[in-house]
Amino acid sequence: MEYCLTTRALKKQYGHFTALGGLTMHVPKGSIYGFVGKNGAGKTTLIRLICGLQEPTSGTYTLYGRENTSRELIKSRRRMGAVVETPSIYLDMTAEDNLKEQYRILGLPSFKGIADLLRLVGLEHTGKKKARNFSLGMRQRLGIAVALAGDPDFLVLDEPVNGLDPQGIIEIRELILKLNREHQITVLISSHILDELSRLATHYGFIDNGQMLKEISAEELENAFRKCIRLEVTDTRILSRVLDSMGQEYSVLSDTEADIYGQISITELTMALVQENCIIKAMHEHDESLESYYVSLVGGERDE
Ligand SMILES: Nc1ncnc2c1ncn2[C@@H]1O[C@H](COP(=O)(O)OP(=O)(O)OP(=O)(O)O)[C@@H](O)[C@H]1O
Repeated sequence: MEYCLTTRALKKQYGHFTALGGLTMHVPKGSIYGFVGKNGAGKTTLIRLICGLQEPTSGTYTLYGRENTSRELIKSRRRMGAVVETPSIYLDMTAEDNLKEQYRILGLPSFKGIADLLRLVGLEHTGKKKARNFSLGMRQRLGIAVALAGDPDFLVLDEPVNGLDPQGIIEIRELILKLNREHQITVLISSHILDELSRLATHYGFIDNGQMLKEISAEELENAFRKCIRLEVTDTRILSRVLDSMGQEYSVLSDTEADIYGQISITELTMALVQENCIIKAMHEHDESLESYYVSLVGGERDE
């Protein structure tokens, strides 16, 4: 697999405090990588390091094939845009003027592309309105537009939907999906809003106390936590026999409990079990989600 970012044993100390304790991560090209962790886990620290806002204490990272110690790293950084903490926008300027300013900062030869960028983030009708009078969602989208100036193919967003209302969240979600699917931009999103991430992410990295606990693709997560029917019966040995004869996939949890995967005719199963003197005592759909996976990794307490 090709990666646009990898980190190896990346460490960041603030005095005696270890914010990142040797983090290793892999962001595949083309992915939407959900970087998950509770407050203080070290997400923003990692983002600050890869954006070059701070230097690691030790360890390395590689951006588009160039290690952080390379003199040419700047070339890889040009392929990257980021919104770290709050969007870097001028509140006393219009959306268009903010983008013009960013184009100047990047030394881009013309303002060509600004109208397209404004349209892409849904701010083409904001005219003379200053960013100061934008909603939080509009400011966030303008921040993303500023990060997209220079046409990056890797976008880093630190908690992009924090504080947004439901409409604002949907707009950012649709924008991220569009950037990824139609413009082939790899997106790294840090967040602790798991429900929202699960609608976007193709890959996850779970961080806690400055350590990567697990990296997993959305597909692997889905397979690990498939929907199933959990049955409680009088005897799972009989249930196993019946399910085997039906060619059904299942896993036995105890003498009385089992999970059944895939489509199943409940009537057929019930009738077969009755014939074998096995009674169904309870049955319910069991759905493991990103949230339960996270809790199983990190432990009970969440810090919202
Ligand atoms: N400049 C700094 N000096 C000292 N400690 C810091 C500094 N920056 C961050 N920290 C500490 O490092 C830890 C990780 O912070 P970081 O901002 O990376 O967390 P986070 O996962 O992004 O959390 P949040 O969701 O709250 O932003 C925190 O305990 C924080 O207090």
